[in-house]
Amino acid sequence: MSGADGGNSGTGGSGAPRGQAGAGGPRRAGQGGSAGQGAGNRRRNEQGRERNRGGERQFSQAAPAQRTRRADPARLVAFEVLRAVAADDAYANLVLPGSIRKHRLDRRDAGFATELTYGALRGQGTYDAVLARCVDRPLDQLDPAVLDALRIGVHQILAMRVPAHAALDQTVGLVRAVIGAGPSSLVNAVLRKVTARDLAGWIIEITDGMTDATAVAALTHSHPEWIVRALRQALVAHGRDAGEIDALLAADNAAPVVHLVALPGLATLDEALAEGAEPGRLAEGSAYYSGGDVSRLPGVAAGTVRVQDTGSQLVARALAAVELGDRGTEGPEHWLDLCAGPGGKTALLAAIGQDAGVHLTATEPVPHRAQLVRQALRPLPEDTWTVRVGDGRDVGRDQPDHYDRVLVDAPCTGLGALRRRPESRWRRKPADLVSLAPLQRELLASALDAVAPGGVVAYVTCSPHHAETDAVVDDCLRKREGFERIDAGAALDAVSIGGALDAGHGSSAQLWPHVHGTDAMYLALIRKSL
Ligand SMILES: C[S@@+](CC[C@H](N)C(=O)[O-])C[C@H]1O[C@@H](n2cnc3c(N)ncnc32)[C@H](O)[C@@H]1O
Repeated sequence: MSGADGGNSGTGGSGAPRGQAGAGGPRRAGQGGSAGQGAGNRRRNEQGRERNRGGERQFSQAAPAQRTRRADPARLVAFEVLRAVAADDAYANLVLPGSIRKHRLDRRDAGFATELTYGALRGQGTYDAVLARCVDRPLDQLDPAVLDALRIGVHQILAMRVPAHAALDQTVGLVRAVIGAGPSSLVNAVLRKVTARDLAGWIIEITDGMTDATAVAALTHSHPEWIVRALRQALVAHGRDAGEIDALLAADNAAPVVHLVALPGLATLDEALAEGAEPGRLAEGSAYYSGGDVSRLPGVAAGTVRVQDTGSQLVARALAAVELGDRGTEGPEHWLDLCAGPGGKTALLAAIGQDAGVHLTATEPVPHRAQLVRQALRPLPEDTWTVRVGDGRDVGRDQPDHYDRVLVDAPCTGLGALRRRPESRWRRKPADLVSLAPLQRELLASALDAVAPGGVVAYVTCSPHHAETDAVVDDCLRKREGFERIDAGAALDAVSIGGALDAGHGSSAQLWPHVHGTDAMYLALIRKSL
């Protein structure tokens, strides 16, 4: 687990004498637990973390049935989201904002709920191994709701600066309020066992005697073993050292900073910077923001300042800037975004191209995602773009040799963006690579047909996996003549601040979370010469 999730300080307590938390008999609802409600809330810092006030670890001496009966709203939000993810296949980042609104969390509690939710989801692999040592039966025999509550408790105890007694009392209170008194005793007993070690101690315990490095890395950094193996192979395939795997896995567990982009010609970042954003270090017109609710920033509501990973910004800028071959015409360029939804790169491309009179066409087969693309393009003049609901695989046949620059941001496993999609690592399966492979090849083939002579296709994935990156490009080009690969590493350097990303390998380029602080975006650039 990454230190960015906050290390457990290993101590806890409010500074009050041992046993005081439970003194005075049962608390009434609303009277407040020893932390987390009332005074506990006020101890949360700007990131929503509860501060440990030092002193020795203390637990309430009251029986669970006598303790907090109300669920702390921030923990309730985390629990609701984990339940929706597990029971309804929901996406945490889509459910969380609504749950925060429903429970009217203030900024600090929203930060706490976000860290708790994402941390418990990311850390699930490690936490379940810890829980397996503390529960007297296989975890799959537990009520799934109880297991989710336990994960929430473990994340607070092992990876947040929540005093152990507060984590325990509040998690037991949550279980009592939303599941029942019976399970709350079990949760109390299990979480007490968890407090016996800190995270480092537990990792030594759960990996003790293991000799397989992949299995150890998987448990230590909470990833499925097949993903550890795939990412290690991807590092090597893209010219890096396999020994970087621990740093890469740790980067997946760090709470990612929000990256912003100001659409060129439509906004600047001045006001965001005045609100505490920091200038981006890699891409022009970018910034990093860790001040909470991004929708409060000027420009975000208007859609002229957008949340977008720097890696996505760089690949879009590289396609827009790369030199074309002989087009045989001087007129304005036509650009195509073949897989556009929800429209992040579409908006940036359209904004970059507007001064030069570029017309951008965006294709997306899923109607509600096409609608998101239209929304993303709304700040731009309507005569500069067209959104089509349709299958990108048809465009090459319908409009051969037509577009000057084509982006294929292909549907992929997203193995390069695990830090932003906390549940995704547990959902993805190796079979996804197999099922996506034909679509990726057909979309790139369509783009190669649709690009005009002299024009350039960018093939992009938010995955570094060889099967959906170089293997796709190599397969498609093997069957064709009249195309050349352009040095994608140099093209990224040309649009980056400092110009020394060191992302190139062969003619393709690969960005990495642990090296560049971006999602692991892959870029290949292919020019049509005939
Ligand atoms: C990786 S996402 C694109 C992200 C987008 N470029 C952005 O920056 O916001 C891939 C998109 O491809 C779409 N897609 C899936 N099948 C497609 C097809 N046959 N033709 C075109 N797009 C497709 C998906 O619906 C999804 O919206």
